[in-house]
Amino acid sequence: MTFDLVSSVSFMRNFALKTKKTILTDEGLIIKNEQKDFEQNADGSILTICSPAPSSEHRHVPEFISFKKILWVQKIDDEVLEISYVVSKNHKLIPATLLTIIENPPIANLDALVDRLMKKSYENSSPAKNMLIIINPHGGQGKALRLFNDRCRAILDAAHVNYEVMETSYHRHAVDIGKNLDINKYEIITCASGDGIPHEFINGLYMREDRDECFNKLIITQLPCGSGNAMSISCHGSLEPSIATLSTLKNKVVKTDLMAVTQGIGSEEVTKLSFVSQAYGIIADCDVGTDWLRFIGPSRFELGVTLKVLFRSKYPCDIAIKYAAKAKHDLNEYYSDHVNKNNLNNQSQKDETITKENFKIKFPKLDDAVPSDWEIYDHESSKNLGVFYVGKMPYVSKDTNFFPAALPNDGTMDLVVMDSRTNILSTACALLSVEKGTHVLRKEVQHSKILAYRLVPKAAKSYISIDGESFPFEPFQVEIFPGTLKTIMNDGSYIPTGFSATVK
Ligand SMILES: Nc1ncnc2c1ncn2[C@@H]1O[C@H](COP(=O)(O)OP(=O)(O)OP(=O)(O)O)[C@@H](O)[C@H]1O
Repeated sequence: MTFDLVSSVSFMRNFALKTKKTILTDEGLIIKNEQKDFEQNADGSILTICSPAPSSEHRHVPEFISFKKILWVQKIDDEVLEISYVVSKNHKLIPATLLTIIENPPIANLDALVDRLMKKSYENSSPAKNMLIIINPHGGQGKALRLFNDRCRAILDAAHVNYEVMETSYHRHAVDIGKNLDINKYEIITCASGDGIPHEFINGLYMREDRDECFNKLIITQLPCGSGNAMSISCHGSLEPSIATLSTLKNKVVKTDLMAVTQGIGSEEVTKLSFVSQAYGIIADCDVGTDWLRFIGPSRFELGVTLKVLFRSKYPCDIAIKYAAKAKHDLNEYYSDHVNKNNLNNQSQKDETITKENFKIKFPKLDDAVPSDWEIYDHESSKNLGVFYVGKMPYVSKDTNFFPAALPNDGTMDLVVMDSRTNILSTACALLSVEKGTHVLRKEVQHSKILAYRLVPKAAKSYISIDGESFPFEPFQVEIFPGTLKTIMNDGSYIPTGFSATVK
């Protein structure tokens, strides 16, 4: 018997393109499973027996496709719709396509039905956006480009996103991209990188005269393709680029606070923006101070912290702080008040325009005395400082829920301080509980909400790390630029950190 490939493929194509009957519900489409068949991929190809055996999830149309997973709906003829959606495969999302006739259309007109299905699929955002993807090809130890091409591109294509890709070709290139970008061309800037590229891009925008318009217009988000991806873990709740891509398309835009970090005096004064954290002491030393140990991978950080704690490394400095809630019980009260208030205020916050006023430095310069309502940190403690870490996003890296009480736009930063004189066992217990975020509950850990601070390093030579980047080892002062960064967050807030459960 001869095997007729052409007629077999043609048979398969007809078989594959057979439409499925579906039933529309409030949550999505129930697929009527009359018989098992094959489906069409997002690129238009058909899965056939000639292809390598597809996985069972991919081969079969699911029983239900929720609106959350639908990327695009279009009319094929007077009866049939084509639905593009994502399916999960090995903890990743991949696009797939289905032809369908909806058995219970709420409206007879198919164009109106398409419109309604698209609105349901994009309840919190708008479809087919104009997007700039900035890829650091060196990010994630050189994996960023491949991750973007393999995990994100097909989803963006299936969702009809109009995107342009720009690869960074030198260190700090993203600063120049931000400085020179035609902001009218894009709605979303997506950094397929670590936290370094959004940090640079945001700072490029900040250097412009029209910074208020830039931050008003552009939404900035991250596809986790680097080694430090705090923005994606905290906002999309995932380190998987395909999941972050879906989140970028579907989730709510939230305005979050930026932190303004000033160094230098007089003509040397420079203010830069920070969106994740500032560190001095053990964390900075092990983050940017162990760059030479990069070859041993992410464990360089853990190794560094262990050694510094064992040797009771201390990082003297002078600190002055303007507190919003200093003690743990004040912070808990502040947190629950704010979470309740924020639920009511989300809509009004969304509509507020970012103006030049939002970017105004409010506090005295570094060579001026600190205001009288700032508190000078106890000298004995600041002489023996171990960890000084200030953050705006809860997860600073995978499994590191360092700032579990961080809130996107409460106008404060979260401060965590540890004293090098704390006994080693307590320090080790505190650091071991960072994954769950319960370190902040321990009595030997200071955890406060702050509005501004000044830190003058007194150590002979060490590091200052801002968003994971090394900054000049000199005094710095930080305050908040409230609600200045538009980004995308799951359910309109940071992912749950477990902190609310600890607040009585
Ligand atoms: N083409 C390039 N050549 C050299 N450096 C680059 C290039 N593109 C970007 N960079 C730099 O790479 C650094 C890290 O970027 P990013 O955060 O995206 O990656 P990452 O994998 O998280 O890196 P890291 O582990 O170094 O923090 C930034 O300082 C950026 O300026």
